Amino acid sequence: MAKKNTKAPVSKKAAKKPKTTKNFTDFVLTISDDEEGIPDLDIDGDEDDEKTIKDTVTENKKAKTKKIAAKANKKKTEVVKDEDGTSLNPDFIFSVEDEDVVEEFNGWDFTGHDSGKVRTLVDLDGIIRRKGGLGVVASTGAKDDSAEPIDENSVEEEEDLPIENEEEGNDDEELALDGFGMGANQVEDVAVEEEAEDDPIPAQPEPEISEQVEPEDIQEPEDTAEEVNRYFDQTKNQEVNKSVHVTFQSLSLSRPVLKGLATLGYTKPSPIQSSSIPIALLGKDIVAGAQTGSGKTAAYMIPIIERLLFKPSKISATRVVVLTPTRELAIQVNDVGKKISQFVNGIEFGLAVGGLNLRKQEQELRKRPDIVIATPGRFIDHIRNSPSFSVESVEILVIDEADRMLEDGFQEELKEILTLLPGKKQTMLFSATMNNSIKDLIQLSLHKPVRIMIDPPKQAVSGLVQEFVRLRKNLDMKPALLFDILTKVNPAQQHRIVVFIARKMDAHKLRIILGLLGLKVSELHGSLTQEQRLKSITDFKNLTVPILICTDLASRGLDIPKIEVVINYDMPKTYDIYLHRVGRTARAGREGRSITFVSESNQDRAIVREAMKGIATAKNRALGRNVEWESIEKIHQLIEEKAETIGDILSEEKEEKQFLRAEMEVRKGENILHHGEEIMSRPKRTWFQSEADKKKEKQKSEQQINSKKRKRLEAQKEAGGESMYKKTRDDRTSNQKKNSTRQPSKNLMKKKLGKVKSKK
Ligand SMILES: Nc1ncnc2c1ncn2[C@@H]1O[C@H](COP(=O)(O)OP(=O)(O)OP(=O)(O)O)[C@@H](O)[C@H]1O
Repeated sequence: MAKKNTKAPVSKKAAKKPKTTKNFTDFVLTISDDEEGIPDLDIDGDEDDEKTIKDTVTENKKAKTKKIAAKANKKKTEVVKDEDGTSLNPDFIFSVEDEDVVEEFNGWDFTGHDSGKVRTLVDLDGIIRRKGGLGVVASTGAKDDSAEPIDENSVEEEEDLPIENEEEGNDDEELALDGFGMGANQVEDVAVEEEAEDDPIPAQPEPEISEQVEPEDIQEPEDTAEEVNRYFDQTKNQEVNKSVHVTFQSLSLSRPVLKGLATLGYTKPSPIQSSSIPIALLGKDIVAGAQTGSGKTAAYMIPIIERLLFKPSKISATRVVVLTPTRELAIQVNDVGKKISQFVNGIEFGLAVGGLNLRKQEQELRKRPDIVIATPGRFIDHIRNSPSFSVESVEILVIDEADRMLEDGFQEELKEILTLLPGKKQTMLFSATMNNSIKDLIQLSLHKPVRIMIDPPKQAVSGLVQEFVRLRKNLDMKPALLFDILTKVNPAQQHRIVVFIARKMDAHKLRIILGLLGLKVSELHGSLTQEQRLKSITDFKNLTVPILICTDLASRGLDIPKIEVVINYDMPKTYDIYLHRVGRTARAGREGRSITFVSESNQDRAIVREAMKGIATAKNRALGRNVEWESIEKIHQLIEEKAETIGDILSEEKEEKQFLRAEMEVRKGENILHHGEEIMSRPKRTWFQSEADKKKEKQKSEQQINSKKRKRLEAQKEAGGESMYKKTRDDRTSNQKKNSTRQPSKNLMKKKLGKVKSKK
């Protein structure tokens, strides 16, 4: 099937010409460093090309002149402020110099991906308004809080406090299921020394061995030299370590790609891009890790586009699959790819993402787009049920957020996908955090990958200031505390703030509480429809709503420009998730702030301890945040008084939902009446896993992970590891044991791996 070219004019000759890396490199070397904008690499003298390049250079010149004029007025200070006054770190590798081309980047596009269903949504803000909310923001009347440096030496050891049982509820699937139930855990009301209440110093306790503690807390051993040799290809190390590419031109990229990058304002490759692109262009398998916001998406997308460009296919075929754990991330990656390849001739993208219109996707996939960005469940669904969609030509597989994809809920699907894709392909794994399960995946489906680890593991990005608020007996005042902080750090409501919370229902309630106090807030979690989810992100991106309350659904990958502050209302379950969450700010060399509420639970304290360890070697800082509890108390009273109104809003919302559901049923009935024959004649879809299957899988993996952890603990004890920890499993309180309802699984892969090995 011939592909339509809807892209900007680029010479057909240039696109078809078999450009070897060698002669392309030769050509690039002749270009002076002083060339403006994108170099004219038109070697065939095509007029169309000339015009395009001239236009670009003129545009670039204009942009540059504007930029220089603006910059001329600025004093060269240590911290540079960009157009909206946000701080940029001038030393950062992404920083753009005066002579470079920059275009205003307004973030990725999440619009235009509707579910295809006509649905009216309940107008919650309307209900809140009717109940007297969303008016003038209530005032705490308190002065601004200050943050003070943490003196590590003054942190005394804490006694462990009992934790109540986790209440019933369903967290988002995207949460790692390790059974802590962080948000649900309540510290019992215990007597604490009076003067400690405003103590700005978060506790730094010794971590404690617990059956439910994630491997992060038990610390996965570093890869030994023997392991590195066994799993990874070491021959490319020199190339990886060199990281000499200070321009995209020296990476021998083709002109349309360079032009796409320039349009995005990318002038220099980030370290992960500089290291990964040459290796990926060789077709090697890769396992790559670099901090949040360091440009990993482009690090895999650029070589993918290059490879497709240099090896064009005569017939339409899906040759690349990118898997992501969330729909929003898939949509974003899709947009990154489209923007980078906007000047490339005829590369088509397709989405295979849950929650969006199935039929529309089927039609798209029928055309066999070159690159398909997918979430695992929907991808399998399409392979099984979409006629004409085939994955037999897939040559490249990228697993973004690879460690997450090996966790519960995705593991079985990933295994299935690996069996459906051709065995011979290039596989690239990317994430800001990696764990030992990756090794199982390497053995299962990678061929001696090259290991590219850019930053020291387990460190938050530099440019991030991490603040901690210690909560002792005041957990019920968290909503008031949140309100207080939100109004202080963002009095004019001009900045973007993300609030992470453990439970969907709590996120929803908080939105109502804050709405009643006058704050405009969006929510983002798995209980919303896909339209609501995308609307929340778009409103937040456009600053129509400056505060986004979300679950860990949004903790990984989401790249929304200029998020100033990330608030961890509930501590995440693992330090890795903490890193991903706080990584929503301070991206691409910017500065940012995180504010984390720390309860007395061992898990909360263990994560603070990990964060503090990371700070010792990074440029970033940790601060304890002072809280004036008197003013918080007043807000708390105000919220308490609104308890009945909150209940009324929830019931009204429920009624409206029921009404809408009834309407939908009527529409469904009408549809069947009118189009019954056609609907019934459609072939029945088959499913890889039913909900019941998924539940069973989860239970099985819970048992497996428990026994795995037990073995690991025993091994650590035998190796003298117990001295590292303050307490043993037996010392745990009975309440902690109760919190074992949800646990992760990471070793189902092993089973399959066993089979693979025995086959060998
Ligand atoms: N070479 C570059 N120059 C300037 N900006 C860049 C460059 N590469 C990427 N960026 C920008 O940096 C930001 C972060 O990139 P990206 O989302 O790919 O990070 P990431 O490493 O995947 O983060 P995470 O681990 O959170 O998923 C994006 O806004 C992107 O546009």
